[in-house]
Amino acid sequence: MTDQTTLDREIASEQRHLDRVYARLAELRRSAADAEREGYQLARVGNFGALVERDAMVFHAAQRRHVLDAEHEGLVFGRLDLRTGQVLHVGRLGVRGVDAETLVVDWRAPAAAAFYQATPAEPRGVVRRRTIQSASEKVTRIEDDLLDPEAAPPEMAVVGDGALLATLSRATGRGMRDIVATIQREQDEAIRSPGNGVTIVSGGPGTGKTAVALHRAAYLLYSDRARYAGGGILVVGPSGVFVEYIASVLPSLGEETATLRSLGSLFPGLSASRTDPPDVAAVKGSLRMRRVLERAVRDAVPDSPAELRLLYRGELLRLERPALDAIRDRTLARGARRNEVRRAAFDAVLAALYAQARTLRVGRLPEQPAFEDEIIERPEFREFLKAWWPRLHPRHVLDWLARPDRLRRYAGGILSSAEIRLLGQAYRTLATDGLTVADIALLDELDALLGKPVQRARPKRDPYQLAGGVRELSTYADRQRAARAAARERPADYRDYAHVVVDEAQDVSPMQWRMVGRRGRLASWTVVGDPAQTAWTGDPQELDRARDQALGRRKRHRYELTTNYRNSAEIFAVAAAEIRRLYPDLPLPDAVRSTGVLPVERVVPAAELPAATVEAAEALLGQVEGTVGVITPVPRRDEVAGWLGARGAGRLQVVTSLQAKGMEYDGVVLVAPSEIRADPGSGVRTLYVALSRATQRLTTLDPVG
Ligand SMILES: Nc1ncnc2c1ncn2[C@@H]1O[C@H](COP(=O)(O)OP(=O)(O)OP(=O)(O)O)[C@@H](O)[C@H]1O
Repeated sequence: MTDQTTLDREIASEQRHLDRVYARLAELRRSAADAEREGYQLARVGNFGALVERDAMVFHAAQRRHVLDAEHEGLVFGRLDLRTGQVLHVGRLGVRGVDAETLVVDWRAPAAAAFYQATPAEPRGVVRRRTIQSASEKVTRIEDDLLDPEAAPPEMAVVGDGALLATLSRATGRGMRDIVATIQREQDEAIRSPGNGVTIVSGGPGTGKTAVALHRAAYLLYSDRARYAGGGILVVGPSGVFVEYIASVLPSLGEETATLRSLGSLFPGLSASRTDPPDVAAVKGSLRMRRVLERAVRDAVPDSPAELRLLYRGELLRLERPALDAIRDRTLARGARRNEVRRAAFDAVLAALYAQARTLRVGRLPEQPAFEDEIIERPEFREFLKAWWPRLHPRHVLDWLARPDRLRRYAGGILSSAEIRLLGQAYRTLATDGLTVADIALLDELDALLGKPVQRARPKRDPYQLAGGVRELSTYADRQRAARAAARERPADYRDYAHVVVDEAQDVSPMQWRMVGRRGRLASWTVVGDPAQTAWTGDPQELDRARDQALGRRKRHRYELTTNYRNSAEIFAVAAAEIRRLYPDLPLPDAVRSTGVLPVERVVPAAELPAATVEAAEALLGQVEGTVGVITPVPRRDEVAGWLGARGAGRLQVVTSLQAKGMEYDGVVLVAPSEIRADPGSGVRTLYVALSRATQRLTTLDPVG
């Protein structure tokens, strides 16, 4: 126990430092405004020297503005007292004083690494580590860890009982929080993993994989901004609900340039949130679908003209279906992409017509080029071409799979007849129900197979190039601005990301790995996931193959996280018992926080399930401060949402067991867990995910009868 006087004294001492930091920020704010004004005046002088000087001034002004614009709240959150007697304050950004002395070290700087990595067993020169909480420029709380008692001077105070537990007990908000003040050592090692190659982070539920992935993105942007902000960082998550949940973490760390996408929204202009049942998802996600789609893109367009008939100088020129099919097959030989070879197909038709005209000895037949010019002008010929070889959007070809005869032709000998039946049933309602998440990867594949219509190439714009063509500016501030502009200006189907982060990687199907891989051919990668949570029921080896292909031969750096920070120990015990049914020996993380509150497991008559769900949700809304998630089997979501109506005023969310991936709530009502478990392929693993979403309270409601 720390006595109040010591605590007050220590808080007052930190407050003095905080006051200095914020006073310095206010000063910087004033001088930034002045410098910018002067900078622009210099620019009016217009000679080269003045421009260089302006460059320097605007650089400083913008750099300061960057500091000032970034998260003001909780700016300083840590302090290290080193063996050498030196004191370092760690914060969201680096701040220097008037004499260039360090007031705050950026959390991503090498000097700050000890804040996260020092332990009593390996103190790394740190005697005391202090975590500082503040609100509106006032220190509210401090928590110390004494790491090297022998080196501590007698007057050194140690207060609080650990920042981590204090943080973990806070209520969950709608969005995920950054964990910058309490990153743990094993997490920090993964965050600071080398920028090259592939960093693979695995660990059980709640071990901070998502948090690590996002802080790593912020770390990379800090360590090599030109590369990562310029090329871009893509963060891929499983669902729209999840992407919304994590969207605020990077901005809270002062980083706005990363692109966040769900697997259902990676294809430009389309978006899907509906999920397929696991057996259908296994077919749509299999690499064999590539071969099915290859056949589809070579097929004739439905209802395309059966023949071409043209009256030319009194003779009927005629190409019948077999001739047209032969031209199509020839044009599409050797991997030619349909939308890119339209011109070649048209030329082949014209050549065939000319050959026929010669055979028929058409009178006064001109040379071939003149003949072709004449035919091309004919409206009926143009109509024919449009109908026979239209420019195809991937969606057109996907729709062809909804025709049973076509599906059988494309998939015969590649998929089993049971799989073809499944796919046929799934696509029967494509027109009315719309796309599913798994379809998006198929559309991306079709896009690659069809190719883009040939267009005149436009030269790429260099984001650092000024309007006048001079590559003049290369300061930090300009690069920062240029990177933001580049992020805004990236085309919708941008693919040259410098880094790709894949979260919940265990649920990325082989076909989805191909889609994600296309966006990171030049990238380094961070891949985080937990195989025990996968909903994938297809061939596991195929999955490994597809992932390895997407990640290429880049060097792998592997990290394992072992502590569950989300669930209370009582809740995780229930989830752990579930996964043990399937994997009795699976190493599971330790849940560090015990609340003494046991999960409630209720069995209710089916007819009472709606009332019981409403009652349980209302009870949890009263018991926890933060969010409540109601997790349902996939087919029940809308029904359950109907029972709950508008309850919860923004604190309550109804999600399916698949949408619950990666999510976190203070309280969870899990509806009909046995129905989730009943899926023979991935039921237990999906239920394990659902059971491990709650931080404080869990109620399961199983209907009977
Ligand atoms: N070092 C930490 N300090 C404070 N909170 C932490 C820390 N590490 C993780 N957390 C919190 O624990 C919770 C779980 O983290 P996260 O969602 O990143 O885990 P995960 O491994 O991705 O989980 P899952 O696999 O179950 O989706 C989050 O609320 C996160 O903020």
